[in-house]
Amino acid sequence: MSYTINLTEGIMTFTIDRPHIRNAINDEVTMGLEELVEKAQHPSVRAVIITAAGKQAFCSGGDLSVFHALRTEEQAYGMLKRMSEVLYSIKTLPVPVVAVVNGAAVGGGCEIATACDYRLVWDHAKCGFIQGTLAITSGWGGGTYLLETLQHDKALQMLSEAKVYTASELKESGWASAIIRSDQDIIDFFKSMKKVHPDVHRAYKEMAIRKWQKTDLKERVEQEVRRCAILWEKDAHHDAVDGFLNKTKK
Ligand SMILES: CC[C@H](C(=O)O)C(=O)SCCNC(=O)CCNC(=O)[C@H](O)C(C)(C)COP(=O)(O)OP(=O)(O)OC[C@H]1O[C@@H](n2cnc3c(N)ncnc32)[C@H](O)[C@@H]1OP(=O)(O)O
Repeated sequence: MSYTINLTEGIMTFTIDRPHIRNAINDEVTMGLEELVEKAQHPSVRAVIITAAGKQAFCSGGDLSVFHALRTEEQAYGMLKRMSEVLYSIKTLPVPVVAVVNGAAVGGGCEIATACDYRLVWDHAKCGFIQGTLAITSGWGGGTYLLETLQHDKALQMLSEAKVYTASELKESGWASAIIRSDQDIIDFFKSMKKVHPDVHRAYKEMAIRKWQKTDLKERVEQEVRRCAILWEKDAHHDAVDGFLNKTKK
């Protein structure tokens, strides 16, 4: 399996398990995230963690060896729409969602982490919205969520520069909730969370979800998906993906 889902002491952990391909997202992982959304509705779940196997990557975005077969706007829209719906469901889970960024989070990987409420970033991890290097925008909702999360100029810079940032830069910009230097740092984060009754955390998530519903977050994500699909069809995108795939074959 390309992922695991575990529940321990009320905390449900989803782990992407494709380290050989830097935990890139394929159809199986997408189905796993859909399964996570369903299982996380159980009342015994007080928080969700999304992380990945290994130390090299949290997630390198869409699996280009698979998704490069998507050539047209319509074909791209289908994949982008499905993942955008998964990430919106993750973002609006009724409990806190924590990305434990165990390594590089780039492209769609950065979008997944940005859909979470908190981002605990290991000090060696580098993250960035590198979609621009492939002549597309974010397309799973991550750009919309970043503009919700960061100060406007920081968000626009992170999206349009299409580069990777160090953990300390990510903490400075406000994207990283905390920098992780040991497993104890993660334990301490959840120890602090557990000092407050789960119902309080649920109540505050309800407040955030109400705000997102009132500000048409879902519709803003849909516009992002459609815009990305338009760019996906263009030669500039396909040429950039071919360049990446040929580079790694050398
Ligand atoms: C809307 C979201 C959008 C989408 O696709 O839907 C995107 O996510 S666009 C962005 C797509 N992702 C990328 O462009 C990232 C590509 N990967 C990298 O930049 C690097 O692999 C990195 C920084 C994640 C890790 O670098 P490192 O040097 O540690 O590893 P390698 O580059 O040598 O990669 C090892 C191995 O994995 C393959 N690989 C890595 N990422 C992907 C990917 N996203 N899709 C397919 N394959 C990937 C890479 O080709 C290497 O394969 P190998 O056969 O071992 O040469």
